[in-house]
Parts: sequence; structure tokens; C-alpha cells
Amino acid sequence: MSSIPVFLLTGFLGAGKTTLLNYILHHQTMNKIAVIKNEYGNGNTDAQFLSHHGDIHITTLKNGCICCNSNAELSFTLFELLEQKDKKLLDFDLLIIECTGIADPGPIIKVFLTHDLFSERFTLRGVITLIDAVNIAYQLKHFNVVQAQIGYADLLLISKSDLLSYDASSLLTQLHNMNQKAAIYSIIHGNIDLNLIYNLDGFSLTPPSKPTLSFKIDDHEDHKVDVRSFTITRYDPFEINAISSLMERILTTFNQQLLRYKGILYIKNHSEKLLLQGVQQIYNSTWGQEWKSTETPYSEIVFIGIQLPEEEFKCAFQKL
Ligand SMILES: Nc1nc2c(ncn2[C@@H]2O[C@H](COP(=O)(O)OP(=O)(O)OP(=O)(O)O)[C@@H](O)[C@H]2O)c(=O)[nH]1
Repeated sequence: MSSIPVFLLTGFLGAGKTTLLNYILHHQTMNKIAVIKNEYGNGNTDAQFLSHHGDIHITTLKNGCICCNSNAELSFTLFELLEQKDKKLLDFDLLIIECTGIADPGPIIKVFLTHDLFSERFTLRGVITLIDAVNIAYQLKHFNVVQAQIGYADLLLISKSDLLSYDASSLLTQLHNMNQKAAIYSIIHGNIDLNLIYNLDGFSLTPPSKPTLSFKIDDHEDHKVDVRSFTITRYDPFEINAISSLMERILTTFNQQLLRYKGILYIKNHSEKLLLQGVQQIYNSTWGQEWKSTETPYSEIVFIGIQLPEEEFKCAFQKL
């Protein structure tokens, strides 16, 4: 049985999540999509914006935010969707979850990575975070959850750039500094090449690809935010035991601060690449393809987290 791809739409209140979802539902041609829409204190208003998509199954969750009500409502809905699909009462081959604007994606991601049934039947393919170009500076300053939404993202979409009166390059730099793993694009009214979404594969153990920026990044640094990302690169091979214990030490010491990390490792006496990735303490690694004779083996890991000591990390990896 093939597993069902899942995409998570996040972003602060009013960032453009529903607008993007509408665009996807209107323009997709290949998939039968089920939607879980989490509303917080909106009554039925929000769902009305999607009501014209008659053939798409939309479940609205209204008992609070799915990231903080112990995921019970989300789990129940996922069970129900699977049951209906198995009984052929419902036909869908792709699931999109629109979170509330105040949701921390971390606990929702965990549901898909740790639950036996859900991790088997669903494949979390990507976290897509909408950034409100007009209000992001204020939101970053006042709402920590916005930082988490950016830190967990595989794709950062800047909405409302049509309303911008300032040069967006410093915003791009800031976002890139917070999450070097995510590609960043600007969209207007949700208008996007859907392949950018469908091609996401943020949680699989494939070698990390370099993010594609659709903007020029300048050298401006912004230190006001706590979520930052950095990349560690090294050309000497690691001893497998040494790198394993360093990773364990990092996971234990920085368990409250790590959001995501993903990398490819060059291991001594192994011809294959070691691929690793993790979300908080949920850590996965597997042997990938062999290094080709034309390749220069190297290790590269991107860490995204809250106030992670970059220099300490770099030092620890270089010293091994
Ligand atoms: N000018 C402009 N307006 C936009 C754009 N994207 C979204 N909007 C408008 O911004 C408002 C909020 O958009 P929504 O899609 O409802 O935002 P949301 O993230 O779903 O909002 P919540 O459900 O409150 O979290 C709406 O009035 C949209 O029409 C854009 O790119 N440009």
C-alpha cells in the first residue's frame, strides 16, 4: 500500500495560508486531495473560503490548536480518514493540513514521525511556511511561534510582496540565516508553481539539496531573532563511533533548542554516504549511495535551532 504524502501549511495569522490552499485546490490536476483545516476561534468563517471545492474532502478541527491539544483531535481525524479510505468511502491520495496561525509545527510533525500507523501510512513531505512580508518584522519580535514556523520549514513563501514598500533583501537574508535548508520564494495571492510544493521531500533520508533562492541575498546580518541555522562542512572522514556519540551528546544537551537538522556524512572505511536527519530528538540515519569516483567525499550538516552555539558545534565536529 503506497503511503499518502502530507504537506503542512503554517504561518502566522493572516499570512496567506488559506489563500495558498485555495490556489492549490483550484490549480492542481493530478491528485485527489483531503484537507484538514485547524481553526482557532473563527467559528465556521474560515472553512467557508474553501467551501466551493465540492469534490475535495475538508475536515475542520475546532477544539483548539492541534499542536497543543495533545494531538488527540488530529490523531482521531487521521484515523478516521484512513478508515474511510480503506472502506472506499473516501478517495484521496494527498493530504494537506492547514495549521492555525499560532501553531508550533513541531508537535504536529512528531505525530507523523513517531506514531506507528501514521508513520507507515503517511509520508510527511514538507512544511510550507507563509511569511507575511508586510507584518513579519513585528511578528518575529512579538511571537516566538513565528520563529518556530520558520525554523521547521522546508519551503518559505513570502506573501503580500505586492504591498511592500521596502526592499525585501534584508528580509531574505534574515530568513536565510534562520533556515538555510529551506528554499525561499515570493508569491502573490498564493500564485505558485505547484511543482515547488509537490517536489518537496523534506523528511526523507535523501542527500540534502542546496536551497534555491529566487532572490539575491546580501551580506546584511540580523541578530534579533533566536532561531538560526548554520551548516557544518568537513572533508576529513568521521569515525562512526565518534560521530554517533557526538550526535547523541548534541541531542541530549540541546534537546530544548534543536528544531531540525539534516546532513550527509563521510564515514571512514565506508564506501556509502551516511544520511541523517532529525526533528528535535527524533533522529534517523541510513546508508545512502556509494561515493562516486568522480565525487570528492565530504560531510555537510545543516542545524536549525534556538540559540544554538554555532562555534561550539563547529569546533566539536572539526575536532573529531
Ligand atoms: N495583497 C495581498 N493580499 C494577500 C496576499 N495573500 C493573502 N492576502 C490577503 O491576506 C488576507 C489573509 O489571508 P489568508 O489566506 O486568509 O491568511 P491565513 O494565513 O489563512 O489567515 P488565518 O486563517 O487568520 O491564519 C486575505 O485578505 C488575503 O486575501 C498577497 O500575496 N497579497
